[in-house]
Amino acid sequence: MPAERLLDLEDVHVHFPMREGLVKAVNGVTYHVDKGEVLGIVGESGSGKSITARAIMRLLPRNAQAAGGRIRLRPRTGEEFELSALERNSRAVRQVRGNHIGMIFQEPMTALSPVHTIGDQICRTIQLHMGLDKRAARARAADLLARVRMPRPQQMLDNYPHQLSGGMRQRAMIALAISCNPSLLIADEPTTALDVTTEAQILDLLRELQAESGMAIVFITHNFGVVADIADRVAVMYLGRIVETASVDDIFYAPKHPYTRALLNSIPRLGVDQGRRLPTIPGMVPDPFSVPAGCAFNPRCTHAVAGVCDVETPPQRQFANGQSARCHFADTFAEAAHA
Ligand SMILES: Nc1ncnc2c1ncn2[C@@H]1O[C@H](COP(=O)(O)OP(=O)(O)OP(=O)(O)O)[C@@H](O)[C@H]1O
Repeated sequence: MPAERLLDLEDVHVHFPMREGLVKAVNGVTYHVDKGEVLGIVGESGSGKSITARAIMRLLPRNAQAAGGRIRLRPRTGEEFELSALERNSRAVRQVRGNHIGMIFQEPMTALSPVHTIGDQICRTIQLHMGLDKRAARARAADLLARVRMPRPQQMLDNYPHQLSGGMRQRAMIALAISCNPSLLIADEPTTALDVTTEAQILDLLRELQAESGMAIVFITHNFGVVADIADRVAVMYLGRIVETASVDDIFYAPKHPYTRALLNSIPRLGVDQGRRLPTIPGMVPDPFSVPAGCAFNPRCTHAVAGVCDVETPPQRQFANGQSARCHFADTFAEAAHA
């Protein structure tokens, strides 16, 4: 791995064997995250964003099959972990999760226990992974609550999650996730359930924490507006595959995959779209049991060419600026964008 590389996924596959057939939820995903970088992962519901994140954490549902590929992590400590080779729930995987990767979710109660105070939960993690004594752990926990901008951090330590508002619970979960100073934070739709004001505050907070600590973030969302706010680079997923990756500027100003363009067209623009029906992407995401032949997006693509797009799987086209797109005609879009 290059020196700046923190996380590397190479041709990762995750399958769900179901009565109706095999669902290839993650179908050859390759992406990387550099140290200190924020990678946004976008795509419609069911595109495989969360299952890919769970594959990194070795937290796949019981009925999932890790069906191939390589996942490597090289945290700030300089060690290298072959995550794809670690057993689910093994001591080694728990150590990586506790020491090097933090995770936050849409629903804070997935991470927080309802029967322990916020302070107990953070202190237990700190004591276990950082070897601090009780007093030092409590001081660090209060410090963490202050860092996530919780008012009266000392008193907050003694609160149970149900005593906090939604936004405050989200902050408590973030404090827990960053308690051991991870090199990577995986954020799976952490602001989706929040109102816009609280969402903006949480995004600000994550940006601040990222800048202070230099941790990298994989930020999963279906919302391009959120991506514009937080990401340095973006990977767009469709039906278990990454179809485009680019810097945040290139994604917005020079998208090369028709799926990315269609997603961008469905974003409301302030002032322009008020009172007008928004374009949505035509067609439905196909049934995961019968993924279309050729390019999986071809039945919904306004640029699809019969005999090509419905027959041949598009190769990944790589551009000089680092952008890549899995589309037979990505070169044409590249020329149009720069004309
Ligand atoms: N426990 C499961 N059993 C069977 N299939 C599953 C399971 N979890 C996920 N899948 C399959 O994997 C696909 C990808 O799911 P995933 O949760 O990664 O999508 P996503 O892009 O994160 O969507 P969302 O934005 O809705 O969370 C789903 O469409 C579904 O077909």
